[in-house]
Amino acid sequence: MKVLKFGGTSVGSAENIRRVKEIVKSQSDDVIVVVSALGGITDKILNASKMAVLGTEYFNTEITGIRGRHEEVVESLFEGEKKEEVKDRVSKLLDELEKVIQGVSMIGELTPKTLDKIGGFGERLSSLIISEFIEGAQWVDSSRLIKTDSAFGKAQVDFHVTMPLIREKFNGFTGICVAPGFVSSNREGDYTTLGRGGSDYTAAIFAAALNASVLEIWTDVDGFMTADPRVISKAYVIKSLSYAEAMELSHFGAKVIYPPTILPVYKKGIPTWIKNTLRPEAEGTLITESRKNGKDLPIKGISSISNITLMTVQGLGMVGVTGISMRLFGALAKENINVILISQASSENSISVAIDTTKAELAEAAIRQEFEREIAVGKINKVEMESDLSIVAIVGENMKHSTGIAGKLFNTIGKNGINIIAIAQGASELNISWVVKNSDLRKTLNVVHESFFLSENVEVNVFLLGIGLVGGNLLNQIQHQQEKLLKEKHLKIKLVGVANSRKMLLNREGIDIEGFKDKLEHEGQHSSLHLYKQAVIDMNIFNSVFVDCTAATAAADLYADLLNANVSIVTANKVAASSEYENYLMLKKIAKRKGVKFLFETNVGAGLPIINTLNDLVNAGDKIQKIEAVLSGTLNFIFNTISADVPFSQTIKMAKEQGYSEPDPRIDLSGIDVMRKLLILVRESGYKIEKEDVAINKFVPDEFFAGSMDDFWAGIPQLDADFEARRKVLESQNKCWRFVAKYEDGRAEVGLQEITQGHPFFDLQGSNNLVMFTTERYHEFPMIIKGYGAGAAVTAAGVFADIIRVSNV
Ligand SMILES: NC(=O)C1=CN([C@@H]2O[C@H](COP(=O)(O)OP(=O)(O)OC[C@H]3O[C@@H](n4cnc5c(N)ncnc54)[C@H](OP(=O)(O)O)[C@@H]3O)[C@@H](O)[C@H]2O)C=CC1
Ligand SMILES: N[C@@H](CC=O)C(=O)O
Repeated sequence: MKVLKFGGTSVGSAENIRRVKEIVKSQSDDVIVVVSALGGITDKILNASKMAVLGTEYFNTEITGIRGRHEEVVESLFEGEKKEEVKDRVSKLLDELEKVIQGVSMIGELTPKTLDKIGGFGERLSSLIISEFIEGAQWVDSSRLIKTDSAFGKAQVDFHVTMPLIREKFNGFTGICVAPGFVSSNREGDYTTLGRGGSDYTAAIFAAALNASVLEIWTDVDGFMTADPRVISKAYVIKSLSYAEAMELSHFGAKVIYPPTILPVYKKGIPTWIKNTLRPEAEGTLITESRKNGKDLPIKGISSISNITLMTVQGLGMVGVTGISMRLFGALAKENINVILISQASSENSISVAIDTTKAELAEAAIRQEFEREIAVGKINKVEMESDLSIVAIVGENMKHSTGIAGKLFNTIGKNGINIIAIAQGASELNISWVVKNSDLRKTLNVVHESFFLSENVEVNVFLLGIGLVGGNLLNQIQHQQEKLLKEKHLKIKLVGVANSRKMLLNREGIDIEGFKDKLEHEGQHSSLHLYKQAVIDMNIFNSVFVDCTAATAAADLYADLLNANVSIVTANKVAASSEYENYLMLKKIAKRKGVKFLFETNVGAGLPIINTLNDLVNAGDKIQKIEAVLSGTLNFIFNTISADVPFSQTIKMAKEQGYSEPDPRIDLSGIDVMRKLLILVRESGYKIEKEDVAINKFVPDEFFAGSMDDFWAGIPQLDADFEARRKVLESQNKCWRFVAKYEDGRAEVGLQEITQGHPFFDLQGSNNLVMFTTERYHEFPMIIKGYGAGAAVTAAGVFADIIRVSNV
């Protein structure tokens, strides 16, 4: 004997009922088929009743709709005389329903008892239609077999009476039988119901009573998922669960199965399948006694319940006093308030319970009344209610005796800036539950899913600011490399925000990089740095990284807030790392404290691995004694390009066109860019230094930087003749110009130098950079890093590498 249960969607249309028939007919065993009401019908029936009691005539419209849905299904499923016969029986049942609802309207009263009588009509109707549609099937009225107490709305089954009744009814039964789910009756024979979702429970009761070989719950999903797929796109079907795991997951919001369903099948050890009526070929989830976990993962699934309230009762007068908990839970039980989670510190100074928010007021009143005396004398000084919270739970029998699960869990959550408000773990180690704000729920589910399962891929969510030369190149590189990274490194780089100085575009599901400029222009909303920063923080996405590809000081001012919100920073913008030493240090400290990254490798030498190398040297205990470097791609290009044919002013334009210069090339020409870079290198070497400590020997007089950009371009050719005269002399001496940065013994300076042949700087081509680190270990022969030191593509590649570094893959 098998018991199959089909849910509302599975029987929601004529087409689906045909599928149900196919599934039932394909069984080789005798079958009991338990059905829910046609999808949405119970809600409509209850709504009609509520409308009726309120005295609005709208209930007639609802009844007409209910009638129409059933007639339509009958019309499509049956033919000829059979059709008329089924129509007639369905119509009579609907007339009965209509009469009861009209009665409610007339007397203006809707008692729980009446509601239970009305509520079961959907199942009675659907089971009637389906039993007629499956040739040879009998109809059995579950409401006469499942006996309950008189707690209308959510009656408790009296198993002592129910089990023999079912066995007696099915004694010697063969073939197919169709029964309504959800409905039951009390001793007096009045209709009761088993709670919303109760049809699963009906089926489990039948299965247990008859020692069925299997219970199959046919629904509209492929099985239990590792998490809610509407939140976690990477959630997947769990192949097998133990009864306990299924119970925990369903209690904690996984709406695949009605939680009470598990107990009857668990007691009898009946294997229970969750299957998809719309995709019968999908494997589904098998629930059995077995604790074997297919993949041997410690956790099977993540579940959550939102909109809960945490009630905390606190007071020194509670410490060591027996009976406080009993009174607290007793007071809640008296009001029929379900406690979802309990947390008590061993000091016994406070106890927190999570309850449904709709019961919060009632719970507070009950507790204040129960502890009136203790509150009056100050033994209890706080009854605090905190709402807009969610409970998240990880579930898995393999957690038992596995070390490090809680550590990993809370570390991951903390790193993502999610505050844990309360925690509960039973000694069974089957479930760890914790409370977070509703607003942190999505992020919590994502980080936990990613770190424990479950997800094969690590996801990094990029918010880009600045889509000029570097930012634009970066997006192109990501677009071309995305697939390879996913395939080979299991790293998914997702662009979730992009902005320039005017507009921003945000999408937590990801922005297609193709045509991003047009999209930003046409679909983007008006933006400012503040708005963009706030949006990044408010979106509260896990593994977020803010990528700054501007040169704006105001952009660097956002970093502290972003890091504090657990958003990593990757920046090509040199302003922050070369700002006041205290600010630079503070940003590093926040990043460390928050467990996020603050990376700026491209600030010196563009894509060259200079800062990382320096960090490696210092971390390994080396001491930087001297830095000598050519750090400006623009200036090196200028001094390599200037000639009798190409005047000084022309070389500046060329450097800009080639993407070497800063957005404002005066920053390069004034030596400020190189000063910033030297400052950063010295700081990363472990020394405290401020801008004022760096001597700058300028080679372009200050007056050329004073006016507007147009003034600059108009004025700069005045220097061409002088530069050409000096260049000729230099050439005749077999020397060249290099703009050199140097740090030694606490002295830092940048300036133009004449370099003679044989010096490592002499042969430095094009826009190349060269850095020499003289250290305790690299003493006689300094460490040299050399290569392209500017250019959009290499810089973007350096930024890209930093983004990948954030992911730790
Ligand atoms: N080129 C190179 O070789 C290297 C460059 N860098 C650094 O990379 C950064 C970017 O340079 P590059 O790509 O050449 O610059 P671009 O001028 O080409 O692009 C700058 C981008 O930043 C945006 N932007 C500017 N100001 C703001 C603001 N206040 N708010 C929001 N967005 C703003 C611009 O938007 P809009 O168009 O709307 O103004 C534009 O999209 C600079 O900090 C530079 O120092 C670092 C190493 C090497
Ligand atoms: N403008 C800079 C770009 C890299 O930082 C340079 O020319 O080096």
